[in-house]
Amino acid sequence: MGTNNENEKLIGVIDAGTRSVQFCVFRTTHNKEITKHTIDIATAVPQEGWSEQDPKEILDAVRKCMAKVVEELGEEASKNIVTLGITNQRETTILWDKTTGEPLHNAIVWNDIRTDSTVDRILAKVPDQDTNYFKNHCGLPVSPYFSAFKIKWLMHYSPHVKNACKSKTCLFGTVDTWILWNLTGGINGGKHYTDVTNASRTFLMNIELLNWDPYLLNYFKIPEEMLPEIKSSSEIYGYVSNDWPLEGVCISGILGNQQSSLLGQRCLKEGQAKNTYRSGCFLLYNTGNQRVLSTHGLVTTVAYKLGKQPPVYALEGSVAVAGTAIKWLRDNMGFLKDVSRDTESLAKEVFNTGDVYFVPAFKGLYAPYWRKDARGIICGLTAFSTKQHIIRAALEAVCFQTRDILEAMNKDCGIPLTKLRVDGKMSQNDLLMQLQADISGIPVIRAETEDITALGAAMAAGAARGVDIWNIHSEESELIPIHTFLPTSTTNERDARYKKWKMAVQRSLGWAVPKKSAVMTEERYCMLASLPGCLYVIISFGMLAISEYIQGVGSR
Ligand SMILES: Nc1ncnc2c1ncn2[C@@H]1O[C@H](COP(=O)(O)OP(=O)(O)O)[C@@H](O)[C@H]1O
Ligand SMILES: O=P(O)(O)OC[C@H](O)CO
Repeated sequence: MGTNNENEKLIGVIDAGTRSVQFCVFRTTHNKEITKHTIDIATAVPQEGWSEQDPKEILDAVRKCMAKVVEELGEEASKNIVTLGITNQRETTILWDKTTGEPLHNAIVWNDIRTDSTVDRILAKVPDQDTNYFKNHCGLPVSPYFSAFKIKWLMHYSPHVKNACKSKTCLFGTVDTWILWNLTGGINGGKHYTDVTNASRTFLMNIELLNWDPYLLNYFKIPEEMLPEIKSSSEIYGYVSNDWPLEGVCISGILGNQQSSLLGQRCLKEGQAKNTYRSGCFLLYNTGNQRVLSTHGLVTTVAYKLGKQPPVYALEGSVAVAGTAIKWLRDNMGFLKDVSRDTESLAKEVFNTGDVYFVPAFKGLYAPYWRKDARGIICGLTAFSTKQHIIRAALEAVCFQTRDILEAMNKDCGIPLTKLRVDGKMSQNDLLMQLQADISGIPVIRAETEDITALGAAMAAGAARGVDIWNIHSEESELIPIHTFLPTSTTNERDARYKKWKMAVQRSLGWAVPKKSAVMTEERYCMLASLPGCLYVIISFGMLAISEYIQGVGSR
């Protein structure tokens, strides 16, 4: 590895995703990284529907990845890294104490649904229980997905957070902020900033003014002093402190990972869109400087803001479960051994799904339905159905969910999308991409550069004022190698199948009824949080047994 030109300027990117953290190094104006190191991050599931990560493990992985890349590049070449970018899983919520630097709780991950009952309580108070009630303020529907609900939960249920709030030492951050604060000095003057793209996912930022919205802060009773300052996506935020590798290098680009891949895909013009297929699936459509407030279940979000230039907005369709369904078929059903090696070959052993439909609403459905009461179903099974049919149906589910979003986008924007740019690990599956073209009826254009997400943050970091080593709008930086998948189905065929998908979705709705035990679960957590491990397990099981007994009696 190493670089050919020892004086060439390089950009490092910390890409902190849900599954892993990686540090990638890019040459300026080149689309391919020259080296990277990746470390997986553990996710704990303390209870059904919950999802937590250790903020210190994330930091530790960042440190190790940076150190490894510096070691591989060699000291001389590493000096060519002139700036750093950060891109991250969004909405994931971390609270820590600014005097000790210690997290006050595990990070609550974006797809955690513990705040279901908090959401219900909020909805019960708004006219017609309208999930879009706050959309004019923040562009988002009421959903456990967004950070404000997670902050609220922590402020209510974590004794450590409560105390830190009382003593005004509690800080909030999404993963970008947590990394930046630590990288720039932590308790010794760390920068407590976030960028507009991450802030736009908290439910607390005013989507027009790009500041913390006083009405929402008051509604959630979240004090502004615990929130980071909102910055653009491309400016110098600070410098790496002396206890990290690459000491003294500036940090000049921050973007949530879906916005970062929009930039990496060069969707810089109004009307361009990309879809990223990973654990979840996220379709972003550039709406230029205009904020389009969706009336069809999409989210209004900031796509990017380059320094002092006006913000660029996007409409987003988020799908909670994409690759996760394949992992579930591997881990829980034992249908396959290796996700990347077996999925495509097994799905290709059958010519179609045999009329099987799989709605993987494991934690409800996100866009465009926003139904947290939906649960997963596999329907249309016959004695003829095999695991191959079900695997293929899981792939098709991703394509149908994408079509749901495309239909909503076409309605909101008025001009149908004529092609779809795609990326993400799951997009390496050729069959999935062909099914996507066939189900949506438009060409699917896959970026053959693996780390498109990190590339976006490299571009933002390199373009920052004072760094000035990447011209985002230059023709030279347009050349991403691509592979195109063209639709082979007729309109009638795809519409008939899509109709069936909609029937399957209908059957998945309303399955999860609010349980008394859901509220008990939160309280049980609060009470048990301070107990030693073994006592926790014994009491936990005891309470579970009692609550199940009570439910059993109730349902007789
Ligand atoms: N060839 C493949 N076919 C189908 N799904 C795949 C394939 N390769 C990876 N996946 C799925 O894609 C996801 C991997 O995404 P990854 O980029 O590691 O990101 P994330 O941080 O979102 O987990 C996993 O859920 C995995 O099941
Ligand atoms: O799971 P990731 O890392 O693809 O990212 C998740 C999204 O940012 C959630 O909004």
